[in-house]
Amino acid sequence: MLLLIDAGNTRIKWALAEDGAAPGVWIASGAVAHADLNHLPASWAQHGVKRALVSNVAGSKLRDQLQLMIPTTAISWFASTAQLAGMRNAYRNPSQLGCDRFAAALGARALAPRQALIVATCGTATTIDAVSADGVFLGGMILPGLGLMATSLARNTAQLPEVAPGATLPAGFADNTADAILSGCLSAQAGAIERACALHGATACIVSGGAAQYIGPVLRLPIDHRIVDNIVLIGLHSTVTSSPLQDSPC
Ligand SMILES: Nc1ncnc2c1ncn2[C@@H]1O[C@H](COP(=O)(O)OP(=O)(O)O)[C@@H](O)[C@H]1O
Ligand SMILES: CC(C)(COP(=O)(O)O)[C@@H](O)C(=O)NCCC(=O)O
Ligand SMILES: [K+]
Repeated sequence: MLLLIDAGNTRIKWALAEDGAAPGVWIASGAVAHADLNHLPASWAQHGVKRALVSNVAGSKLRDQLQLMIPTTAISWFASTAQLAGMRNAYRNPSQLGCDRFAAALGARALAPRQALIVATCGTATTIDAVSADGVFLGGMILPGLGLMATSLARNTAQLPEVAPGATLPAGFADNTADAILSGCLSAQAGAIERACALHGATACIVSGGAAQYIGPVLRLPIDHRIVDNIVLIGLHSTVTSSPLQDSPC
């Protein structure tokens, strides 16, 4: 059994895959906030985990905690490299690219091969990256995620409240504070994705991450666009099915 982990700055997402399973075909999966990390070992016990592949962008302390919890010593820490699984990484310093972004790009390409792709991962930060039809990771954008945008307004102003991301956005211009904040933050997120798609001449766009459920429905795009759960885990899984596991620090 293979354990896949996407450790982000807000939550740890994981999935368990049987040997030889196609990318995204999992027998179990879940997500926990950092504060609930201790719940993870119980989810993984009794599954006979033989190896683990981990993307971690949340720092060395979390890496050390995960290392102690993962029920195998065969752990591969995924890293961004100049070339992997048919994708070339055009980041100036390939290892500087967040390994979750590289994994998400690989996942998007596995789901939509030979497309000019935009992959947006809407988590703590929102990352919006471009992959060419011939498999070059071109680079992208990093902006505060939806939750961070809303929280920063509430924390740094006297009169603005914290708004719940799940609230329904009314059509047209907002006539009250909560809707105006929601409209502004969602428009910033969706606008950046739409702008990236136009800049790249994208033929497909994949939106993932904890806030995708709010941002995805707001997008106005003339191309194939879809919300995909756990694109980082799909990308990690795709590297195992197409090439041997890499073992290098993230
Ligand atoms: N149940 C949830 N718990 C935490 N964040 C959530 C949840 N549902 C949606 N979100 C939104 O998703 C974001 C976290 O998404 P996630 O993809 O897990 O981020 P990361 O990869 O940075 O850990 C939060 O900032 C918040 O806006
Ligand atoms: C941009 C990120 C913070 C996103 O992290 P997340 O929101 O998924 O927790 C992460 O990919 C990262 O730390 N990247 C390193 C810098 C870069 O990609 O250029
Ligand atoms: K992200």
